[in-house]
Amino acid sequence: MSTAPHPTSSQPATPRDALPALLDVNGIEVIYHHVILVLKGVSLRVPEGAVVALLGGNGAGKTTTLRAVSNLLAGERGEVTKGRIELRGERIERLSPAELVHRGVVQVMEGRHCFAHLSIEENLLTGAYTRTDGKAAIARTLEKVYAYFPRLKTRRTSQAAYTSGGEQQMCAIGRALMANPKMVLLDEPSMGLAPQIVEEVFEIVRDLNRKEGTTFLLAEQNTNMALRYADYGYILENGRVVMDGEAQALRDNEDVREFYLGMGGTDRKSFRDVKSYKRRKRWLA
Ligand SMILES: Nc1ncnc2c1ncn2[C@@H]1O[C@H](COP(=O)(O)OP(=O)(O)OP(=O)(O)O)[C@@H](O)[C@H]1O
Repeated sequence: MSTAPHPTSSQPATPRDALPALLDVNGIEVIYHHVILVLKGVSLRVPEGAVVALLGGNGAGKTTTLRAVSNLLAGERGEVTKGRIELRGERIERLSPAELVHRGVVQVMEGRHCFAHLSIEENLLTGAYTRTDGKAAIARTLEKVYAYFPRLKTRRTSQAAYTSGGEQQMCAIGRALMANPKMVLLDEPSMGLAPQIVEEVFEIVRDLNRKEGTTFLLAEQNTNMALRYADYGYILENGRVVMDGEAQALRDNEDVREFYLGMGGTDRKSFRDVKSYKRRKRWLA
């Protein structure tokens, strides 16, 4: 976890473009199995210390974008065929996932992926395996993780398989934090969780961001929740960014309200209908 100072809400806001980019994704194209074109020129920018949401429905390309950043595409027979991805100005497309962890980028994959037969604490400790700063430093991080996730401390000796979905999601995030990341790529943290637990998880993300300065890029279908906690959002449709903006502006946007927040537009129930398609075309124009 970074200890970099982080602006508080009492300080005047710095314009987003003036903040240094931690991550810059520029016009990437991703193809699976040499033929399936999934990302068609995605660009996004994550300033240091921000919480940025990647939004969109099923199959929009959110997970693929995160995989491209953390270099986990090869295992899926996917590759970045165009564009560039930079971390603090350094090209990272050819780095291995382990090298990215060393540079402070860790992904929490969709579906949590805890080691079912290990205890919560053993799961957390696996997240520290790349660290070389010694047992005492790792123990301090573990205590910090427990301070953010008191539920995990209570369940530290429980086998992960017998913990709740919410606890497993917390365990997956806690395990990522054990690597002392600068940036966490969080894939669909709300998936399959009760609303109250989703809220609890997002509150912890906000706390980590504010107190530790950890940067988050989170892929989420739960637009309402994500836009309550993110600073900025990108909406993906069919492998393209169709809209981006400050979270508040997106929450107030008529199209986002209608198609992603389920408010208003009574005659148009889905972004798949004809009128929305025209509107999408306008976004893409
Ligand atoms: N390993 C793969 N091989 C081939 N196609 C894939 C692979 N992974 C994803 N895709 C395809 O890429 C597209 C984008 O998928 P992706 O998982 O990135 O979307 P998503 O926005 O994260 O959706 P979801 O919220 O459903 O996970 C989909 O059409 C999907 O079928």
